Amino acid sequence: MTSYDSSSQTKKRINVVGAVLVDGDTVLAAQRGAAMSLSGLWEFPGGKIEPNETPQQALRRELEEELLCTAEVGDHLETTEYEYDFGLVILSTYICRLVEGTPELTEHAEIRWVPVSELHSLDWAPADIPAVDRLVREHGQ
Ligand SMILES: Nc1nc2c([nH]c(=O)n2[C@H]2C[C@H](O)[C@@H](COP(=O)(O)OP(=O)(O)OP(=O)(O)O)O2)c(=O)[nH]1
Repeated sequence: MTSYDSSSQTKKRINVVGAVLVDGDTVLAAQRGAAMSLSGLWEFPGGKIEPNETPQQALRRELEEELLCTAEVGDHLETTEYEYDFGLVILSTYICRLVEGTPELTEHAEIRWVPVSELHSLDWAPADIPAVDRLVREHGQ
């Protein structure tokens, strides 16, 4: 019988999209709630891509569900992979802008507009760090 170890080759692959919602020089950060995995860590709102969805469709759906608002999805920022104990998260982030509504708290512990230059003050989910680093490097002056 073949046995499998827990290396990234055998881990569940989880395709996730995150919205870098921009308003002026601030970005919306969301803190994961107590009932969520990675509880207490900060992330970009979004979630898992469902079968037959494009990343853009998944992002618009997640923002409607999670923040009760409508956004337009713009440029791709980063795609990063991070191996958590529950699986390999492949996170793609996109620059987004609100077109209707104001983000409302539903399932997160907190949402906050944060100046790009202060993004490093939050405790981000590990998969998000490359995107955060890039935002601060390119837009945090
Ligand atoms: N939405 C989102 N998820 C992220 C980010 N960074 C990161 O590691 N993740 C992880 C957390 C989750 O394991 C997964 C996204 O799933 P999800 O947003 O649908 O979370 P969920 O509450 O349904 O997940 P779960 O607690 O049921 O495992 O990707 C991020 O910036 N945004």
